[in-house]
Amino acid sequence: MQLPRNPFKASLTGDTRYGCWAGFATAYATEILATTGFDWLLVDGEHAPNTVPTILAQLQALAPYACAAVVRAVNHDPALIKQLLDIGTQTLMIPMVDTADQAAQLVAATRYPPQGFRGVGGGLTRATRWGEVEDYMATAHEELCLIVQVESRSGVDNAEAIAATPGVDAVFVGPFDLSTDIGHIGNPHHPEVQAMIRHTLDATHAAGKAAGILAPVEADARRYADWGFDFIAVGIDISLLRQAAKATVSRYKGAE
Ligand SMILES: O=C(O)C(=O)C[C@H](O)[C@@H](O)CO
Repeated sequence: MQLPRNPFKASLTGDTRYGCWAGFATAYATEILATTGFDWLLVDGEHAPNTVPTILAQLQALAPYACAAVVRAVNHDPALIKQLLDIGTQTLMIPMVDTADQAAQLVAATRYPPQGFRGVGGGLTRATRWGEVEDYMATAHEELCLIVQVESRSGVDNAEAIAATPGVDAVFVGPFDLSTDIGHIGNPHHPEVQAMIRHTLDATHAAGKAAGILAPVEADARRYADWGFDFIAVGIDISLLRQAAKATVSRYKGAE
């Protein structure tokens, strides 16, 4: 069989792609989200209680739908990256990337020798469809999409070099970590943070790469779309459930 295509990678330039955080760490909830019309979902292995098996189950749940899976790892560990790729992750997001050297190491973790140092799982892995995909090792990188997160002052200072790193497909701004790192705790609206977000967007586009951001507040998402962000997470499933549940209960019991 042919290597599965990565429609998310193919769609990175063009109209803004709208996504949602998937934080319940269950395939059932993620599958429900996949039926709602979002272009992509972030299966969050950084802050949601996910493990490699729960991420695998969510990839399998998403497979039949026209809703792309973006998998976020908890850290830069090449062993974890290897497992996430082996279960069939094609779009991988890595948090807290501060330098071009780190970005280059992450690229290398996703590539087989001699371009990198990814270990060979071969017929053991879902990525190769247990050995059925022709030329997997020679072609896998073509359908892999590596997104690095810029979410610190150092990351913004190095945004040009990070974005320009060969093999980095996109840069995703983490507005909450960025604002907190520079002393405006949890306040992405501070003008200094907004300027850094815009700088990162411009640096990413100057390198010919796509830029994404999390914006659960609608006014922010619309502003970022106007600025030219290519993919925006406009919701967080856990917040959406809480908002809907609180609104429902308050209609009967009054706001508490
Ligand atoms: O810094 C950010 O913003 C992000 O990277 C997203 C958060 O990690 C996400 O968990 C929302 O709280």
